[in-house]
Amino acid sequence: MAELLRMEQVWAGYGDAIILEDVSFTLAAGDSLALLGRNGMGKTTLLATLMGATRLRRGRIPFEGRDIATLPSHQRARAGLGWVPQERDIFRSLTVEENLTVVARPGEWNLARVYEMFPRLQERRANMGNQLSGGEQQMLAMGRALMLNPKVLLLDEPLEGLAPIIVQELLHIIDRMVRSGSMAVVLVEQHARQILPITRQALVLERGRVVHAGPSDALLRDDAALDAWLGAGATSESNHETTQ
Ligand SMILES: Nc1ncnc2c1ncn2[C@@H]1O[C@H](COP(=O)(O)OP(=O)(O)OP(=O)(O)O)[C@@H](O)[C@H]1O
Repeated sequence: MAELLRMEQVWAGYGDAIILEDVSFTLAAGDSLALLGRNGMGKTTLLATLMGATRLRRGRIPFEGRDIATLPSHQRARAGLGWVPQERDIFRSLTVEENLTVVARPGEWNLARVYEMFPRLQERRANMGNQLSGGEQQMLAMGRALMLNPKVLLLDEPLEGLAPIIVQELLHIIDRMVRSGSMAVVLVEQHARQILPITRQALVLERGRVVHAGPSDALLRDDAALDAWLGAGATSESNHETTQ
């Protein structure tokens, strides 16, 4: 597979604090990566560093052969990095459809395809952002990112706080997105067992360092490794809080 994005010996953090230490990984076009680790281990910081929202101390981030490590966030977005942050930042005073169309960029993902992927959004097309359930907000945040037609989609804990039935629906959708091969996906999650089956490779962070990198299917079968690095959360199937 052709390389699309790489982190090369990256050290980064906030202010004087260094959170990521010597992090490297490679992502091919259409590839999928599960980014795993317990609370506070640096997963969000890694996504933020890809987007240019942290202080980079050392390292390179080649994207399609060009080092983007010093580019401002908006230029990285324009170059093809799409970020769906944990806070699901949707426009609450716009309708679902306006939320989607306001960010649209040309490409294979358009309104029809997003609605086909998320039938619930089509049903709610005239609802305002602030009238959506948590699961629908997450779908809208993902739909918006798709409308940007990114080359890499960064999803930060998209399953967090959602009812088990919505988690299953979203996992199915993410699986379809990954299989479509139209973009590479980096998926941050604490509940490893739910996303290892739908990703190709996995990276485990512990205190800002990579402690494991390898194929997702092998890690899924390795209970001892999952226990050691991810603890109880990794082995339970449905310990998401339900706020629906
Ligand atoms: N804006 C910030 N300023 C300073 N420190 C931060 C900031 N954001 C995160 N940190 C610190 O960086 C470390 C890693 O946090 P990060 O959010 O990347 O972890 P995480 O693995 O994504 O955890 P979670 O699953 O809780 O989101 C933590 O010690 C956290 O306190």
